[in-house]
Amino acid sequence: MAIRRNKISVIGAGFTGSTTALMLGQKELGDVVLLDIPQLENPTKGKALDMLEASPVQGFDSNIIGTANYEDIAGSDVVIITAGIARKPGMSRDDLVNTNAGIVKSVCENVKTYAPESIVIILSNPVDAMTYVAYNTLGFPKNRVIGQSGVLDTARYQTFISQELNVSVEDVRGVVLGGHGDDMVPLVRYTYAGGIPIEKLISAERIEAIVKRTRTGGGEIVNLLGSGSAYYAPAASLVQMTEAILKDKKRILPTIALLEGEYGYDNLFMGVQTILGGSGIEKIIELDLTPEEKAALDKSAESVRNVMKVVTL
Ligand SMILES: NC(=O)C1=CN([C@@H]2O[C@H](COP(=O)(O)OP(=O)(O)OC[C@H]3O[C@@H](n4cnc5c(N)ncnc54)[C@H](O)[C@@H]3O)[C@@H](O)[C@H]2O)C=CC1
Ligand SMILES: O=C([O-])CC(=O)C(=O)O
Repeated sequence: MAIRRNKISVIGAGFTGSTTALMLGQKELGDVVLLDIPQLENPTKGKALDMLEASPVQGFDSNIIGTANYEDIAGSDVVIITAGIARKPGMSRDDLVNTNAGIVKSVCENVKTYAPESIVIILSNPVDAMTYVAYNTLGFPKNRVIGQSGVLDTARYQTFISQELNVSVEDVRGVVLGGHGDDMVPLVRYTYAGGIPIEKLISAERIEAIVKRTRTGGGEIVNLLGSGSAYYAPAASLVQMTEAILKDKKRILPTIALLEGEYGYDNLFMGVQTILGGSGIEKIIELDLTPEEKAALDKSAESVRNVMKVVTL
């Protein structure tokens, strides 16, 4: 029996898309198709070829191609959507909603036609609302339409905690729920370093500062870069989600899922704790929240709903 390699398509070959393509190849998660608009066909081909030419040096056997032709995504197991514009200093992610809704919609029409069996991960911002746009355009079951926010937000949170404690990032565990905006909800009560609750290790004031920095972590990078937004940690987050799916790892990771009653929310796309495996989102895990945590999540949900309302489907 011939064993077939996984196929992963990355739509949008900008900063996040091309970084993701390279990391996917380096981890040998499958063959990679990097797609951008026809006007950028040659630069996209050039980026992919350049990555491929790194493979003998680094010793990875993943084919990477660049294209502007959607026929090339046929048979993809996972499609990652990074197409769209990024914010500039002074903008919120929500300011991108109208432009990116049109882009995500047109991309998803092609994904529906050419990769109808794929599991789709959306990165384009404002990502909760863009996951909603993707779900509506694709018509795929909800387990196969997944937004990326929580892996990245949690990674930032864990980075800051490990710096505060001067301990390995590997020993810090936490979770961030809610929309991918400044009112996201890092759950302090569910955060541990080496199994020890962080509230026993870090003062309340310092925890508050870390929570605040996490919530504005995307903006911190936008301000430092001066143009465009983060791409290394976002790409790493997409790769971790893709790996969980392609290896059916059943990782417990926060992802943007369609909520149908969980936490009392209906018809809302927002970051929650999920089990990610070969079928995509296999389960939503509802955490017990204190009234204060639930109030914070309600506030975040309200912000997401306000953006979802202005989207034209
Ligand atoms: N959810 C998250 O955690 C994160 C979301 N983002 C978002 O991801 C998006 C991409 O960010 P970057 O890669 O930094 O931007 P970028 O500007 O470097 O790349 C975007 C690419 O999308 C392409 N594109 C535009 N319309 C397209 C279409 N119809 N079909 C195919 N490709 C198309 C552009 O030509 C460009 O190459 C932005 O909306 C950004 O806000 C970025 C980081 C984290
Ligand atoms: O901040 C942005 O615009 C990009 C993004 O979502 C992030 O880095 O979290």
